[in-house]
Amino acid sequence: MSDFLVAYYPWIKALHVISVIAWMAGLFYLPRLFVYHVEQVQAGSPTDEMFQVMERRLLKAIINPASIATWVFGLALAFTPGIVDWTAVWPWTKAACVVAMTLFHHWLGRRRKDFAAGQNILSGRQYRMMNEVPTLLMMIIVVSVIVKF
Ligand code: HEM
Repeated sequence: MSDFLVAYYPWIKALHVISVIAWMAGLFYLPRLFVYHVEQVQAGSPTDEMFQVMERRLLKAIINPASIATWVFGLALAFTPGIVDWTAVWPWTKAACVVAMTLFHHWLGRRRKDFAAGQNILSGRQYRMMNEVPTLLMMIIVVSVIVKF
């Protein structure tokens, strides 16, 4: 198994970064959809239905599979011998931010269900603020994994 991980390390890293891009794209876009949904759309209207379909598809077809792929390829990299120096700080800042990113993902999933049930209680301004969370986490993760402090 270790031999396989070492031999395919560049390919696994490429697949990891591709999955990361898809996951991040979805996590940036879904709160944006929520902002328009809450500010521009009349509850129960055909546009409301359309937003619900867009939000469900974005989550189920892009965000959920991309997150699973990111985790699978990321853990494969973490188990590749000689790749991660666990005595350094960066693997731990990255791990903390990745866990926070995953919690944010599940928080968005719960808010999507609120919209689907007609029970959203957050404002457009609150969704705009939450939109900054994945940006901040992504910046810390990229600096951790590239600068490797
Ligand atoms: C979900 C759990 C994740 C795990 C277990 C994980 C783990 C890893 C590991 C072990 C590496 C290899 C580091 C190296 O080759 O030196 C890596 C590379 C990378 N990760 Fe992740 N990662 C995860 C999520 C993320 C996320 C969410 C992002 C961005 C927001 C990200 C961005 C990157 C990038 C850009 C690289 C390539 C760095 C380089 O050029 O060497 N990862 N990841």
